[in-house]
Amino acid sequence: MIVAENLTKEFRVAERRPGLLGSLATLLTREYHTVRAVDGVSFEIPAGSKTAYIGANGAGKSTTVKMLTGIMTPTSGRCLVAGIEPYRERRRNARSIGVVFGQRSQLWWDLSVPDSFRILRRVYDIPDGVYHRNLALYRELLDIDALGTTPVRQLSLGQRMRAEIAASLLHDPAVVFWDEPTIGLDMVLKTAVRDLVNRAHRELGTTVVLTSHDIADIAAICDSALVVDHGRVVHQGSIQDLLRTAEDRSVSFDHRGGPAPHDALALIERGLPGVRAATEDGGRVRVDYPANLFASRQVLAFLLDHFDLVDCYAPEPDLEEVLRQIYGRAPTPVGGHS
Ligand SMILES: Nc1ncnc2c1ncn2[C@@H]1O[C@H](COP(=O)(O)OP(=O)(O)OP(=O)(O)O)[C@@H](O)[C@H]1O
Repeated sequence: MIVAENLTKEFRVAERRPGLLGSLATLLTREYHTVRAVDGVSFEIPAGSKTAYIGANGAGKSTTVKMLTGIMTPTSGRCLVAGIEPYRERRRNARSIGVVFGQRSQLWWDLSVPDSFRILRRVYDIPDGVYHRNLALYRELLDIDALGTTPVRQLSLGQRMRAEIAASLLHDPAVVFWDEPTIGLDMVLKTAVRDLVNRAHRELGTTVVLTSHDIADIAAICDSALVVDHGRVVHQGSIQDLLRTAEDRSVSFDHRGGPAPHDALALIERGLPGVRAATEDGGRVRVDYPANLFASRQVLAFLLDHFDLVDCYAPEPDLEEVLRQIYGRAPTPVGGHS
């Protein structure tokens, strides 16, 4: 279980003045302002869940993950990962977590990947069986042998990310924090990485906290979501609950006979003021309606009353669109902001 209680992180940032004279003045008279990157967030992530930690650029995700992994100390509030306060017991916490930060490396830059793995094996005291089982898996899914003995600093981004992902799982951690883990990976490797973490979750009960702007990663891996905006939690629940917050719904239908296409659209828009109706290929009609104006059953009842329906399709709301709507709204925090 991961718990955050009123977790806050502030940074003191030096004011910078523009231009050369401004730079000199900055050096002489330092003035500071405070950036509140994480603004009193509270949440609970159950053990064994796969949670997407989502938010717009600058929302405070990486800063939160840095506190959860012990890299940063909160300004106030606290967090616990499996009962440990990470920044107080960094070493103990490190044994039970695996970390991927897209922008930072946990590998040794001058060493090859196999050498880095040998060191990690010692650091984490990984039993032989676990080490060899995991290496076999990385050979199969990540083609890890292809990285050869090249020093990490000379690997391409995608090659390095394969090694970072493998390294984060090598010691069978109870929790993995993955921040943008599929940056630089091609589609085949993205799929392999998703399979790998899903397998760890299925077979070992690994808790997954994924920070990603890649909607496909989120959809393929996560069952729940924690959405932050301006440093605050604005949604916590299942991915399905998140999709239910979509402002718009749509339904498409094929019908027999009835009014001409133009009249059909006018009939719908007149009967259900506020919906938009349009024809699609093959005479199919698409109806888009705001969820706050109409319940789905009202729209379907109207369509059943007025058309001889042959078939009907109601696509799931689009996660990307739902997130766009949340990011565009004024923050309405949930989760105990004080
Ligand atoms: N070391 C730092 N010093 C000053 N400000 C910082 C520091 N680290 C982060 N910030 C600021 O804190 C805010 C949150 O940053 P953070 O990196 O946590 O966001 P994020 O949600 O991970 O963003 P992204 O999706 O772009 O990675 C931003 O306004 C950022 O500029």
